[in-house]
Amino acid sequence: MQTRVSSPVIVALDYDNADSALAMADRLDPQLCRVKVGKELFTAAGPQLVRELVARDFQVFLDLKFHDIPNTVAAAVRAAAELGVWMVNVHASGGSRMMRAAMKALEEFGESKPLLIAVTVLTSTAPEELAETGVARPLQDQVLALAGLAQRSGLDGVVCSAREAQLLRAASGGDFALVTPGIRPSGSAADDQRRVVTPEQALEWGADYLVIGRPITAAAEPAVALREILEEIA
Ligand SMILES: O=c1ccn([C@@H]2O[C@H](COP(=O)(O)O)[C@@H](O)[C@H]2O)c(=O)[nH]1
Repeated sequence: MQTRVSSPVIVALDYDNADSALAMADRLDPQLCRVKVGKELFTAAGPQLVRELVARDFQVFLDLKFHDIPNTVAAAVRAAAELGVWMVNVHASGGSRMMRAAMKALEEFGESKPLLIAVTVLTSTAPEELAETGVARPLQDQVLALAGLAQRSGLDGVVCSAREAQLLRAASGGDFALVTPGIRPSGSAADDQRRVVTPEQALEWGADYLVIGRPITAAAEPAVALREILEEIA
């Protein structure tokens, strides 16, 4: 049985090796945050690293953003569930048949099934950049449409910017998780993010979870940076 975590913060462990990721995890308290394993770390360190984080009592968000044919995505989320992760994701633009297949694959895990969420529009995408991907409508409309598709496909929530949280909360109701990267405490560099929001504002607008990487992991004292964020939002 894993520790219950009341904190909304998910720390992104974006490292190119297991030792660095585990060293950072050891500076964090699994009761004060969850952790996220993304494409860089998973490609470098593989499933064993995920198992080690789970064994350290962390709830793990496996952020591999699957986007493939339904059979492949269903098998991939099943493999993620077997690792004991708390949350896993796909791209909503993969479509409803793909998302439904992924949900179905998780049925066999019953109560211990991970949350399955879908990426809408990446937080690194600026509104003016969306058109170059072939999407002509405004960014908020695209986020709303993809979130609606994910919800109708039975998913547990979406990844979006907190800038869209109010709109999505109104459209989706309360029981749909809004997971928001692109979080920047005031005064922090935006880096490659384009739709950033402060932790406090994100929660006020209806975000459920705050994905935070560099503002914590690149801080001189990551545990202090996390604590300051938690105090700001308390
Ligand atoms: O739309 C998205 C989806 C995922 N991410 C991931 O979140 C973290 C953010 O890290 P920061 O250092 O706080 O920018 C990173 O792992 C991304 O891959 C996202 O930023 N936006």
